[in-house]
Amino acid sequence: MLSSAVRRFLDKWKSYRHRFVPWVVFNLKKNEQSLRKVDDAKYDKLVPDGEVSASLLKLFTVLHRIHYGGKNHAELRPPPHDDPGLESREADAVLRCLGFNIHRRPSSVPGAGTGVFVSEGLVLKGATVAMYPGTIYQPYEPILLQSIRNPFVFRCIDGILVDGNDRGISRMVFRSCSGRDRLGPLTMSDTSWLTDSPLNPLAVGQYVNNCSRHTPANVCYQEFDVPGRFPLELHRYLPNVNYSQHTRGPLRCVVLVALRDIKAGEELFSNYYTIVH
Ligand SMILES: C[S@@+](CC[C@H](N)C(=O)[O-])C[C@H]1O[C@@H](n2cnc3c(N)ncnc32)[C@H](O)[C@@H]1O
Repeated sequence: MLSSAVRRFLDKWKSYRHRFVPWVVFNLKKNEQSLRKVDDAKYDKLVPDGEVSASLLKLFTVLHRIHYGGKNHAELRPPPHDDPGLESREADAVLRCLGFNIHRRPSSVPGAGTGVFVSEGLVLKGATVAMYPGTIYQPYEPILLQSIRNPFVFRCIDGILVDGNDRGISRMVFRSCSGRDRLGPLTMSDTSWLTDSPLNPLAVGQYVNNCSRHTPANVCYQEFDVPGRFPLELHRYLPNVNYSQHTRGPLRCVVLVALRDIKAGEELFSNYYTIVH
């Protein structure tokens, strides 16, 4: 028979629908005050999918114009990285398109490693600020090897996992799945998030750190399934790929949405826990 303490733990565990499993296990007690609580899975989304889709579409169209002159016949070649003006043209275009830029740098929280900061402009409440890149695993798919000592495995509200680690075996898996899933000459996902200069500048959401009492959350995670009408030539900027090529249905992505206006210089903080009652 289960003791009541074990039963209480299991009940509590079942209500954790989101986020980073190892972190939740080791830091639950410390962070209980900063939990995000949602009454039902259907209330988890802050902004409608249509808004997320429109915002990504706008950004990817701008990037496609810079990288490929907007040509619809997609080339296999990635844009030239030896072009000295490319980075500043990208940054200017993203600032004009979204009103902000984000970058990775050492976190303002001692010992927290790298974090993500708004480097220019202003992020408005409800804006799509970042994307969580990585390989998508259905709840029944094996991830054991890739998840050992891996703090980047994100758990979606429906049990789908996203492995956003840019090193080791996770990196190899992403590259291999991305190379596999081409549609003729079209690349269906972006591998440049594995480098220091991602072509899609939003694809750094895996480096956003957890909030605390002193640094409250200013962004939250939101699942986004890529709609069938999303232009094929723009899939090249999606930083996610299915682990299995037999996965049916839309590609799962995860975006981070601003909970309030966020000014240049501020670090992004999310909530690694969400309880769904
Ligand atoms: C998804 S990663 C975030 C990126 C991480 N900062 C890095 O540089 O790799 C999650 C890990 O970041 C660290 N982390 C996140 N939030 C933190 C916080 N508020 N304080 C200390 N460490 C934190 C923990 O090591 C956690 O396992």
